[in-house]
Amino acid sequence: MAEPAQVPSLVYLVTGGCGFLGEHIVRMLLEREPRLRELRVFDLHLSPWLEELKTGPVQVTAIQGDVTQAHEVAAAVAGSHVVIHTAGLVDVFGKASPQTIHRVNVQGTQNVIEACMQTGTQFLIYTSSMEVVGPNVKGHPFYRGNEDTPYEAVHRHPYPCSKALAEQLVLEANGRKVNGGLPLVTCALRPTGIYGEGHQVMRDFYNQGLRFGGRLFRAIPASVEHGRVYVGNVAWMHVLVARELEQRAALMGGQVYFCYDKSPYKSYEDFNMEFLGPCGLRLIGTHPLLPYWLLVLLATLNALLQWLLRPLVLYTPLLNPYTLAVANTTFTVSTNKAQRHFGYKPLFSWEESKARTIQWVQALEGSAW
Ligand SMILES: NC(=O)c1ccc[n+]([C@@H]2O[C@H](COP(=O)([O-])OP(=O)(O)OC[C@H]3O[C@@H](n4cnc5c(N)ncnc54)[C@H](O)[C@@H]3O)[C@@H](O)[C@H]2O)c1
Ligand SMILES: C[C@@H](CO)CCC[C@@H](C)[C@H]1CC[C@H]2[C@@H]3[C@H](O)C=C4C[C@@H](O)CC[C@]4(C)[C@H]3CC[C@]12C
Repeated sequence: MAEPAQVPSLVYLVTGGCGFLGEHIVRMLLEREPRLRELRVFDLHLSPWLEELKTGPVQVTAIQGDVTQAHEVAAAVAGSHVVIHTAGLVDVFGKASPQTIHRVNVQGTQNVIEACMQTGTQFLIYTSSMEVVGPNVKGHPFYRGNEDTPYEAVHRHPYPCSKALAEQLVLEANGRKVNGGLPLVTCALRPTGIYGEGHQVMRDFYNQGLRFGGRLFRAIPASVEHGRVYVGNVAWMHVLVARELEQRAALMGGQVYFCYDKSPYKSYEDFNMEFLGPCGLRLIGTHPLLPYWLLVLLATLNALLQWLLRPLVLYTPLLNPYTLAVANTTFTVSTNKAQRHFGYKPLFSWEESKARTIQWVQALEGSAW
């Protein structure tokens, strides 16, 4: 990659750039990467807001494409200095088949790696996930763990399996020669549960609360901690890694980094209420209102219904055996590896992250505000 030049000269590609995280990465790059000459946004579904970004000094190139199509990926990658690969199927609700999840998340990532090798792009940042680690199928808690904490990562669900395989491909590709003979430098970022403006699951919880007269009913013990991270800080970490990866290739190449900030450790439901409470919703119950065995039965019935209804309609409730198990297993990280390796510090405080998310929820359609 060219030396930091006075004149903007770099070309970045963001796959999945129209998604929840992708949009924040795209906007953050335009705001905070002065070396950018061109920003390519590659996505299966291009968003209308891209048009408003084309009026700035950086050339924003919208590319409608599919990461499962190697030739489309290669065309998008050719000539780029950095690829941020965040495209993927984030599906734990049974919307896509296991085969489709694998095809997009694993084969799609392989296509991105091969495109970098073929076209000579040296720097690849992959958006991995906490789920590469856990929670595992045995429900073992991961309490304030870090990148080196021993943990038995055992997965059966297609989504975490696909993220683990894709991350492994990316890390193994580090150091391979790209076209032109220089080494490929890769690293993987592992966000925990991301929240913030545009988070569809938060929107689903809010709508569920509105349907029940402003009430949500506790299903998860308050003692089960889930690590969450604000989308703006995840985007910032991607921008920082992309900036530092060349200068610190020996240290950062082939590494994984959890994404973290000062968001408090709380149960998934209690954390959501930090935003939904100020927007008029109430969480009923200080303890789960239903016994766990009944929740398991309801989740299983949801899975059965999904299977029975599939020929007619896609039934994808929040509650299924996998989401119940994940929600009921403590998974929190406590690390400073990103700070030690490339000087990461959260760009947004907890207070700012909370205020921005509340403001977004309040602006949602049908908001109680
Ligand atoms: N949301 C979270 O809590 C979270 C946490 C950790 C990691 N991640 C990871 O972050 C990344 C982005 O997640 P998100 O929450 O923004 O999801 P998202 O669904 O909002 O965004 C994914 C984007 O990828 C695009 N995409 C999907 N299939 C594609 C294909 N075949 N070709 C090209 N583009 C395709 C989608 O159109 C979408 O714009 C994913 O890789 C996900 O695994 C998300
Ligand atoms: C029992 C239910 C009724 O209250 C609660 C269901 C909550 C679940 C829908 C969510 C609990 C944990 C979430 C996951 C976690 O935040 C991390 C993830 C990793 C990321 O890569 C993708 C999203 C997710 C799997 C996220 C999905 C939603 C939960 C399972």
